[in-house]
Amino acid sequence: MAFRLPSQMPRRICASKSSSFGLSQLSSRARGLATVVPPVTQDATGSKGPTAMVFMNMGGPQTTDQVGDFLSRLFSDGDLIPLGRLQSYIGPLLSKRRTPKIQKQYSDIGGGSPIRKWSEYQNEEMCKILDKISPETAPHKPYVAFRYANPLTEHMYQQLLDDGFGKGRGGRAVAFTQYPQYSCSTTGSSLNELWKWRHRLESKHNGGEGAINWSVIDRWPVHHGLVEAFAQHIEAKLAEYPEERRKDVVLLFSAHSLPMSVVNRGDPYPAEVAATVYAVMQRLKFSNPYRLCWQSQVGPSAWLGPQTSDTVENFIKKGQKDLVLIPIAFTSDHIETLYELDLEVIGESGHADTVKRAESLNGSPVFIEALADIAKNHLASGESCSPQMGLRCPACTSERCAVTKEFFAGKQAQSYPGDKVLAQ
Ligand SMILES: C=CC1=C(C)c2cc3[nH]c(cc4nc(cc5[nH]c(cc1n2)c(C)c5CCC(=O)O)C(CCC(=O)O)=C4C)c(C)c3C=C
Ligand code: FES
Ligand SMILES: [Fe+2]
Repeated sequence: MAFRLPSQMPRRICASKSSSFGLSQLSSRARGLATVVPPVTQDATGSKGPTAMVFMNMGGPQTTDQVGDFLSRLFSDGDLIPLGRLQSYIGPLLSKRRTPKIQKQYSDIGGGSPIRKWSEYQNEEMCKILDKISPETAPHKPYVAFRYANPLTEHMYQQLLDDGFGKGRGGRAVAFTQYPQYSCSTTGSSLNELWKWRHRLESKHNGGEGAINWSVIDRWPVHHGLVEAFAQHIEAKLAEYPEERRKDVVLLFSAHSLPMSVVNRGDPYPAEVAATVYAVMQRLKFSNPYRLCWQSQVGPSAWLGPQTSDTVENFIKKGQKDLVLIPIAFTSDHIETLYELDLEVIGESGHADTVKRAESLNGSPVFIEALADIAKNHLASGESCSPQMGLRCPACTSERCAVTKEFFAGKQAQSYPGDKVLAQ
């Protein structure tokens, strides 16, 4: 398939076009583009809202009873774990085998993942700030769309339609990824899922067009507010060490790893994670020595290293026992922080008094202000997504990625591939 360079793509949302033309006056190509144009009708206060702010993330089981369903959806996701045509057979087998182990881990961290609680809180608080700093797009309504747990993407989409965002000329919705760094296995998968449900619930019944005007915040790895929030949590943790040892504490940034097959496909995530780390270190004026390591690898294939657990072990063997772990690719707590880092890596290090972890961003007001700033800038920019969104990984062969990226990068898929591609 011919690929158009991002610079050639009509990424910019052009409000004046849709205000001076009726939709029927636009060419079919431009009608496609109109799916990412925000509605321009203003109320008496000058607001173009309401605007739906949709937080996308993977989600997690809220109780141990939900672990089976969570893993079953996760292992069925060909964007995360590609098993080809055997996906629907092998996926459930793998998830079933893994369920008891993971149930035990969730049980050990209090019975479930706190990701839903934090996502709903962060979004509600962000929307309150946005109503003040972006009155022209108010009111902002918070929605959460998880990939593998409730509220699932399809439930969120149905809720948007029930709330009237699909009526008439449609309302504006922003898909805001809660992964600061873009990976095709995380944000890419969530966007593919969003595109699928848009097709099934909206555009399939409407000649390929949906009324909801979507735009995407697809990555924000070096936003100054994100960097500031991380830096403050690191400084708070460093302050717990005696002053004479503080500057020699090693900062260990830890991110979820990727299989090497995904890295070699050209996934943007490793570079974006490294960018966040460097920006945080710049903000800290390189006060301490640091390394980036990678955690949570699953299965026997090769994954990006060094592994966080090995790194801690090796530093301790070398006599470096003052270590601060910083989860740099998650914005709230879940088993990777509460179980793997706290209970396994730190708990089993034999030095739980000197190996510590920086708090996750969770309810940090600085972080929530950052989310609002990112959203405000996006809403004001007229961009439907970042310039990076249109570019597929050099070794990508997924038709799902092709149609999703074409749609969200501002050029709606000309011919709808329909359920064949969606079922891939
Ligand atoms: C930036 C975050 C994440 C990336 C990148 C990522 C890639 C990735 N993950 C798997 C497989 C699994 N991940 C699992 C849990 C899990 N993963 C992330 C984040 C990223 N994953 C989080 C936050 C969680 C925990 C959710 C929670 O507790 O709320 C699991 C399930 C747990 C387990 O069985 O160990 C699997 C499996 C792959 C294969 C992958 C890259 C391709
Ligand atoms: S895997 Fe990266 S664009 Fe398809
Ligand atoms: Fe994962």
